[in-house]
Amino acid sequence: MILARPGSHLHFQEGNGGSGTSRDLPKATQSHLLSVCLLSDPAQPRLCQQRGLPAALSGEEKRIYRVPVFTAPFCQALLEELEHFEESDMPKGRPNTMNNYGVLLDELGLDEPLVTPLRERFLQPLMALLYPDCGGPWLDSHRAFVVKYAWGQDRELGCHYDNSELTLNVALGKAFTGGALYFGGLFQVSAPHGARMGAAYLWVHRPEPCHLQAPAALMQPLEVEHVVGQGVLHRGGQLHGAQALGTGERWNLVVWLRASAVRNRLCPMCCREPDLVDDEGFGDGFTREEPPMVDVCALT
Ligand SMILES: O=C(O)CCC(=O)C(=O)O
Ligand SMILES: [Fe+2]
Repeated sequence: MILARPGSHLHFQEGNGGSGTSRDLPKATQSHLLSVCLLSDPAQPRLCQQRGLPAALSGEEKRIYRVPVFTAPFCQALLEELEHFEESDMPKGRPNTMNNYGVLLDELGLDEPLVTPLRERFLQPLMALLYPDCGGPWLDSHRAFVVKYAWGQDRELGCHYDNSELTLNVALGKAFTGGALYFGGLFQVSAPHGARMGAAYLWVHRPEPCHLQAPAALMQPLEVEHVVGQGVLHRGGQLHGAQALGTGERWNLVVWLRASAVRNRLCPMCCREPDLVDDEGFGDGFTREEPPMVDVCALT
């Protein structure tokens, strides 16, 4: 699936469980590839659940899942690449308004070769099955970044919701203690127009992810430990944060997955129909929807 070549070019390589490339992968990853193939088949959802992938981390209401994503050698190679980039004098932006340390995958040049195929070939079928009501079937862009926690840098992350319809968070390493993720309830009240597809979110006007002061929805948080190479899937509106790092360094790849079909109607950050300005790349995941074409000839 994903291979790191010496020389540190990282890319996504499609595998189908029967191709030559999959011979090099550890067994667990091969069976995972097969499972993902099954998950992408809408006729087979029950079979997939019987096979136990991905593992639900919570009861039905939180809908948080764990899923294997990268092999340990790939995580190691990616970490090395991230550190080279960090040490370089290349221009660097912050991953988001909450994290001060980390890397934007776009700036590293890994958005197109790694994250887009990961979204299109791996996450899309899985998310369509797990979150059909939250944009899962319509994911069409992302913002991907690595967050880094270390002593003297960021150590924890306050409770927030993401600027995403759905989120993948993969632990890359290194060795560390603490830093577990915690999840509360869904950030939701009624949407202003009641026209939103999927979950509705709290009515606030904030352009970026919002830190919250100990909301009641966090009374009984679900704690999720990191497992290197494994990803946690959750809805963007699921309140969450990261506990303080104890020792070591923690690096996680976070992919905010976006579905323009959902957010064009109701921005998940401000709960309004968004006012759009043109941007480069994926921007914030919105698209301009052209009015439907009318065939004038057909009217005459
Ligand atoms: O620290 C983490 O792994 C969580 C990061 C996160 O929730 C985010 O960046 O949206
Ligand atoms: Fe987050």
